Amino acid sequence: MATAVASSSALSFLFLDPNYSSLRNTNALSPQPSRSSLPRQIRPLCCAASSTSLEEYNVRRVRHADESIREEAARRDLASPSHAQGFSAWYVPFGPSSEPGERYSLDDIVYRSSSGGLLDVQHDFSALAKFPGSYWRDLFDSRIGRTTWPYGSGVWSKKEFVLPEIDADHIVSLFEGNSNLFWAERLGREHLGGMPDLWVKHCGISHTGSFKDLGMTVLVSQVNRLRSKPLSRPIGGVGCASTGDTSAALSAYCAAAKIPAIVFLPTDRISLAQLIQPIANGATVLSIDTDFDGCMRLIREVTSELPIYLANSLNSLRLEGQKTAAIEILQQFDWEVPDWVIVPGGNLGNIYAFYKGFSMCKELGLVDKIPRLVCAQAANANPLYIHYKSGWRDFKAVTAAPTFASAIQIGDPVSIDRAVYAIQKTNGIVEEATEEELMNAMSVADRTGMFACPHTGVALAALFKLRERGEIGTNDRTIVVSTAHGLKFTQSKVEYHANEIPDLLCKYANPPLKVKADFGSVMDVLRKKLVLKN
Ligand SMILES: Cc1ncc(COP(=O)(O)O)c(C=O)c1O
Ligand SMILES: N[C@@H](CCOP(=O)(O)O)C(=O)O
Repeated sequence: MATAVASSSALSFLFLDPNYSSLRNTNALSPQPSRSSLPRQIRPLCCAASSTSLEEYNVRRVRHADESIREEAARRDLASPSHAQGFSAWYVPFGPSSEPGERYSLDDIVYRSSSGGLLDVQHDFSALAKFPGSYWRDLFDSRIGRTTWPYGSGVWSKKEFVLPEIDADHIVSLFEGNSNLFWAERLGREHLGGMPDLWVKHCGISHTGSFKDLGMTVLVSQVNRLRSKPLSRPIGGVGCASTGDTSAALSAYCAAAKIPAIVFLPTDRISLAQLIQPIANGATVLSIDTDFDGCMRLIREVTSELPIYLANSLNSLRLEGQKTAAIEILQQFDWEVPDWVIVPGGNLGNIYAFYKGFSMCKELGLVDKIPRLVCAQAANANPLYIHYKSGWRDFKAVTAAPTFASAIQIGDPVSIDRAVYAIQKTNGIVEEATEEELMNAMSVADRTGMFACPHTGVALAALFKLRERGEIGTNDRTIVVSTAHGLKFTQSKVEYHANEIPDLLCKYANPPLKVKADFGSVMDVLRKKLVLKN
C-alpha cells in the first residue's frame, strides 16, 4: 500500500514539470526519488498542498480510516484547479462564425452559437503542447486501474484533455470508461476471411450499459459545479430527450449527485430495460406520444423556457467525455493507431467525439496519425448515409422508421455537421445495414462469444460489407465500437431466436428445443444433434 502511495504523490508533482518529459521507464509502483534529487523547479511545487516532508507525505498517502477517496483527494490537493497549470477550455462556434472571436466560458449556459450553429469545446493547445506527447501518454497510462479520485475513471484519468479546470470535488463519477477491448479472434477468423486484427471496443460494458456514461460524467459534473458555491446557479434540474441510453446515464449520474433529472422518452420505442433505468433512479419520466425527433424538439423548447440544463449531445460538453474512448483505444494498443474504427451513428455526436479524441492526440504528439472512421447507420434511419451517397449535397432529415437498433432511430440528427466533418477529415465512409443484415451480424457475433446489441450489429454489418468490397483489408487493424450492452436489448434477440420476425431470414436462430422429461427423449434429441453436427 505504501508503495502505491508513493507513485501517486510522485505523479502529482510530475505533471507540474514540463521538463520531466518521460515517465516511460518509471515503474509507477517503485519507490520515488528523494525530494532533494528532484529537479529544482518542481521541488517547491511537489508539496505545495501542505508543509509536510516528502517522507511524511508518502506515508500519509495511506487513506485515513475515516476518509473517503474524495476527501483524500482534497487533502492531498489532487486535481484541484491549481493543478490545471494554465490548461483551460471554452466554447467556440463549430465551424465558421459570423462573429470573429466568438467564445463562451464553460460556466455559461449556452448550447448554440450566435448564428444558431453548433458549439465545440476548444482546449488551450498552446498550454497543453508545453508538454511532449510522451509526457501525456505516460501520465494517462500511469493512472489506469487506480482508485485515486478522480483518476480511477477512464474519462477523468484524462482530465487535462477533458475539463482541466473543474475541481475534483465537483466531479460526479462512477468510475466509467476503461472498457474492455475484445479481440474478436473467432469472428475475424471464421466469418471475415481470416481477419487477425479485429477488435470490439465494449463501451456498453459500463455502469448504465452504454457509452453515454462517458459523456454524462462530464456534463453532470459541470452542472454540479454550476449549482455549487461560489457559482450557485439556479439550475433546477437536467433534462434530455432519449432513445433510452442517454436517459439511463443522465438519471444515474443525477441520482448519484442528488440533482433532479427529467427525461423525455418516445412512448413504446425504447426497450423495457432502458425504460426501467430512469424510473429506478428516481428521474421524472415523461413518456411522450411521438418519436425521438419529436422529443428532441420538445426538450429544446422546454430548456429554453425553464431552468433545466440540456443534457443531449447538442451540448458539446458531452463529447468531451465521449472522446476519451478514442484515447483509450490508442492506450490499449500502446499508442499504435488502428486503421479503421467503425461507430454506429444516430444523433451523430459520437462519431465526432471519436474524431476529436484521435485528432487531439495527433495534434499534441501522442500519435502521428488518425484512423479512418466509418459511421454505420440502420437503413431505416439513414439520413447521414443518404447525404454521403448524394456527394454531400443538401442534407435532408428523414422520418426514421422502426428498427431493432431502436437507440439510433433518429431522422433529424442534431450533430449532422459534426459527423460530416469527422467523415471528411478522416477520409471516412458511411455505410448502412438493413434489419436482416444487422440482426444476422449481431447474432453471428454472439455465436463467437459476444452478446452484442443491435447497434453493434449495425457496425458489424457495415464491417462485413466493407470487407466484402475489399475496402477494409484482411490485415487492417479494425475496431468495431460496441455502444450498448446486449442485455438491454434482449427482446429483439428473443424474437430473432424464436424465428418470429416477419420477412426476415433469421440465419443464426437457435431456438430452445422442447423435450419431454424422460431419459429416452433427451437422449434422442442429443443423438440427433450430435449426428447432425458430425
Ligand atoms: C446504443 C447506441 N448506439 C449508438 C448511438 C448513436 O450515437 P450518436 O447519437 O452519438 O450517433 C446511440 C445513441 O444515439 C445509442 O444509444
Ligand atoms: N441514443 C441516444 C439518442 C440521443 O443522443 P444524444 O447523444 O444526443 O443524447 C439516446 O440514448 O437517447
